[in-house]
Amino acid sequence: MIQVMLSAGTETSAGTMEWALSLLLNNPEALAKAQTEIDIEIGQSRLIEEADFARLPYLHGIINETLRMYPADPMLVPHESSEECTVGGYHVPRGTMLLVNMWAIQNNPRLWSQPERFKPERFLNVQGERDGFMLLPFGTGRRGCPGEGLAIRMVGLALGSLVQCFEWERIGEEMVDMSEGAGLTMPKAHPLLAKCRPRPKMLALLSQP
Ligand code: HEM
Repeated sequence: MIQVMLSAGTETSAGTMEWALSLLLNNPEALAKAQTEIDIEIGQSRLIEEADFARLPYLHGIINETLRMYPADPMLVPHESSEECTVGGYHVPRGTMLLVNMWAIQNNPRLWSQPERFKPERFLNVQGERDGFMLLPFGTGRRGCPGEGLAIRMVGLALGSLVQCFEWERIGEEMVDMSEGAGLTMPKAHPLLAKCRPRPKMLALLSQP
């Protein structure tokens, strides 16, 4: 059980953070907006906490948009129909292996405007992540990801703290390479390299013993 949770939960969550930071480095205006939101809602006297998430819709939008563009499990997990059924007009015999291409749904231009563009704002007015089943990076139903709540909190806290405490820059003029490598969890082809330094306004908090 512990082994399953570790193997299903580590690469997926770490990969999502790496894609999110890569997207922010290529979209510095989004990084600035996230920092401003955190500065206004939390300030500099303490680190971001789980209870703050409800007041950080832009940070949540960044995480949703990252999971939309770079889902850590793009084809979900293979499912098998336990009974004969009809889905969307298609007859599915019992015992059929079903694969869901979630990446294709989440990047379909008929469902999303400019799906190739990183726009965390697109989630600001959405009523719930499951709106229309267009965004399902954790799958859904009985065999959906049991770690969803933990993953959103972990990624939110880690990414939020990195954004709150540090200035981030690309290592050169070139954009961060967003190519995908081989692997089940959609890893980056080239690990992210970035420059960071503590934000001057956070030095007092970061220097505390
Ligand atoms: C960003 C992070 C994560 C993503 C994107 C993700 C995504 C997914 C997806 C798409 C599935 C298959 C759902 C389906 O086929 O309907 C899944 C299954 C699963 N996930 Fe996650 N996951 C993440 C983090 C975690 C974490 C942190 C844990 C546990 C600590 C975890 C544990 C599991 C387990 C045990 C399953 C298999 C469930 C089953 O077969 O019934 N995942 N995950």
